[in-house]
Amino acid sequence: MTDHILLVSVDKEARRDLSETLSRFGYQVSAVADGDGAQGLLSSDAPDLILLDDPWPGDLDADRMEAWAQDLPILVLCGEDGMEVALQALRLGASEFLAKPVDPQELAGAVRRIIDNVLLYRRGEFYTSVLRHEAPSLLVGESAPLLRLLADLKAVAATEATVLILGESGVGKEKVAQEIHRLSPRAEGPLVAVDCCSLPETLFESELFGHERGAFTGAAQRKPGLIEQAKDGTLFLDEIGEIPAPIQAKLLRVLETKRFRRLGSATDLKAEVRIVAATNRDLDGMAQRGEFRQDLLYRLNSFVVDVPPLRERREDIPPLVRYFLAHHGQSKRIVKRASASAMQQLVAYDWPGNVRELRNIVERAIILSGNKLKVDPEHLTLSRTPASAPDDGVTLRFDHEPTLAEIERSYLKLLLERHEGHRSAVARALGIGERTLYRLLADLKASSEATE
Ligand SMILES: Nc1ncnc2c1ncn2[C@@H]1O[C@H](COP(=O)(O)OP(=O)(O)OP(=O)(O)O)[C@@H](O)[C@H]1O
Repeated sequence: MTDHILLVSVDKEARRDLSETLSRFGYQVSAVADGDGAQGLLSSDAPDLILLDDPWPGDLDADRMEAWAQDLPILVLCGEDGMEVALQALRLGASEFLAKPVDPQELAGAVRRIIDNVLLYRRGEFYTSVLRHEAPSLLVGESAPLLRLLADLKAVAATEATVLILGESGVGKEKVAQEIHRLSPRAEGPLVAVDCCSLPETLFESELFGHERGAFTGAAQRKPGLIEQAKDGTLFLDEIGEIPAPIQAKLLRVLETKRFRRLGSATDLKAEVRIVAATNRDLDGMAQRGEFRQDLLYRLNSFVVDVPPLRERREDIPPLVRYFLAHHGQSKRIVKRASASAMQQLVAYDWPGNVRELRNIVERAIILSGNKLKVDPEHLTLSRTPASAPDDGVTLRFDHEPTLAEIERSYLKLLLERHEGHRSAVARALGIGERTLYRLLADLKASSEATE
């Protein structure tokens, strides 16, 4: 991407000559004659550097200069005896100065060096904030609740205890499971993650426990299950609340005896795994309603990690924003920054979709901000106004009297949009399990294909 330079010079010839020189070196140049012109351009664009020619325009006062210098590197060109100007500029935050007349090579070299340094500095700033934890954790953040959580993870990782991770959708439960594995003596072994709600019920048992040849129609070969694949490592059961009842009983046996059998086998095998499970559902309530085995819950409850929602640890938002700005799928060369006002909005927002929603919003903002270095409030597509805006309520519109099935379909679509496709959040809003939601979505897909 071409670097963009904003040239401010009251001298028409200098504007033309310097623009030509910098263009020859591959820079895109916007030249303006005064402070107001520069300000206008800055409000719609984010150049990589300001080149300020001496004498300064009359409408460039110290405040304005300082404000620019906070956001962008400034290279000042000063007259032969302009040391006073140079010192004043440096005091106000300019990065460097060059004495006129400037050699084109020298000018291009200085511009390149300054722009590259800014990028390095920004990356450095990010790394120092992440490295503040002695060993870089997979979990970015520095709030007191997150630091407490990290301390708990470190303590439990060293043991063989079964861990149950609780928390709303998108808070980072899977990341927590990865962190437990990484910090555990089993770190060299595999981490096998099972999404309990995406496995069809009929396949669940054979996937988890494996099967012998001929155990059922189609079982042509012996197949080791996920428990065996996770040998000497960690088995992560995500969305454990979705495990069908018959498998709950078998899983309980694994937890109690550390033994299991492949389907179609009469021999017990040793489960050499550590089990970590996660859910965003209320397992206590489910157990009371008979939807989840009390004895299994008791076993899982031996060490519970509760991951707080993002709105209860807002200090994590700025480091997370910086992290997502630096680790996005777009060009790695540009590390954008969030402007102070954008960061304020991000910190004030309630994040119903937690860290996943934050990551999505930041990634979208990187795209929406185009070639600007800064992400501004207009690039943020926050779905509600900051801090506990009242709930949106629900309005479904039809141009005829809808059937119950039509209402169901429209409501599902509305919820999917509102929760940005997060199925666990949609299931929670509907008060149903994710498995049931999957069935509804399959019906929805089938009916829309039928009407196409
Ligand atoms: N502290 C964190 N630091 C860096 N990335 C994070 C952090 N917490 C969450 N994330 C990122 O946010 C996204 C959602 O996290 P994750 O999948 O772990 O959430 P979850 O609680 O398991 O969600 P669900 O309940 O929907 O399965 C992922 O991209 C994850 O990498």
